[in-house]
Amino acid sequence: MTKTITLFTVWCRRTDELVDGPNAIHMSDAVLDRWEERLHDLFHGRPFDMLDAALTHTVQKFPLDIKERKLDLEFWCPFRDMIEGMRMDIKKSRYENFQELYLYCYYVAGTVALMSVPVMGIAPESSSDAPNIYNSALSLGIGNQLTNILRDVGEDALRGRVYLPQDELAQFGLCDEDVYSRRVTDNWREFMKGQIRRARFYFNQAEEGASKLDKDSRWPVWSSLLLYRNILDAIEDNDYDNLTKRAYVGRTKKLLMLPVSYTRSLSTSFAF
Ligand SMILES: CC(C)=CCC/C(C)=C/CC/C(C)=C/CC/C(C)=C/COP(=O)(O)OP(=O)(O)O
Repeated sequence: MTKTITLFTVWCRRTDELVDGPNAIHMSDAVLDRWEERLHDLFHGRPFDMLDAALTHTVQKFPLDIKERKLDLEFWCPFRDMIEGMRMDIKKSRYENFQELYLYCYYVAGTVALMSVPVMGIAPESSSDAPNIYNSALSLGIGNQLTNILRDVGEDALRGRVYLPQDELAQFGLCDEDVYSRRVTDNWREFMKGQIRRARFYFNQAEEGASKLDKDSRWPVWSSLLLYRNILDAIEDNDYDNLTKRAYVGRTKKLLMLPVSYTRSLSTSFAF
């Protein structure tokens, strides 16, 4: 499983490579069209390179729902949706409200969660709970991405990007200029408290599902859940200064968290 997840992650990380890597290609619709074409080919057993071949192997080896997943009566393909997220990132640098931001988070992180569940596996005694487990996974992806956004507000602003709901900023008398000015005011702190509360809500929703995965998958998932949740604590510890400081979880804290996540991973949850 570790090997598959690694290859998988490498395939997904290609997005970072395209934009930021040493051989960065200017991200354009044409590049993404080609990527989508390759996805179609590899799904049909015609991979273009080694990484694509690894993914062809993965989608053939794991249950069909790794390619397509039924959510809210619609079929979604997380791989194609991830590419859609990259398209969104080209076109958009502002999000009017949380609904728009949620969709972005689904595209770039929720998709990874949906792809991961069939690889990680669901515990046999929880198989009838699959839809709820997928929803929990989605929540973990959303919680992770929201946390990432909150941690990186200052960095993103330097690149002209504000991944925060504009209407909620306005409710606290804030706008883009306040983000660019990098001044942490009381209004900013109050605004941030609400954003952190929301991210924690998604982590809480993820907990049930994490305990219903296959036994071997629970520890890594619990570890990532607790680690990312700790980033939110670190933002609070920085007195909500995510404009000039990067919230960071130290190595000791990370190590101390491992036995905690191990203990959490031992408990099985039987009800949603
Ligand atoms: C809870 C259940 C039932 C299953 C688990 C399902 C999983 C594995 C969910 C996690 C999905 C995931 C890994 C989403 C992406 C998270 C994310 C925001 C990664 C950050 O990527 P970068 O932006 O490269 O981060 P850094 O800047 O920290 O490197």
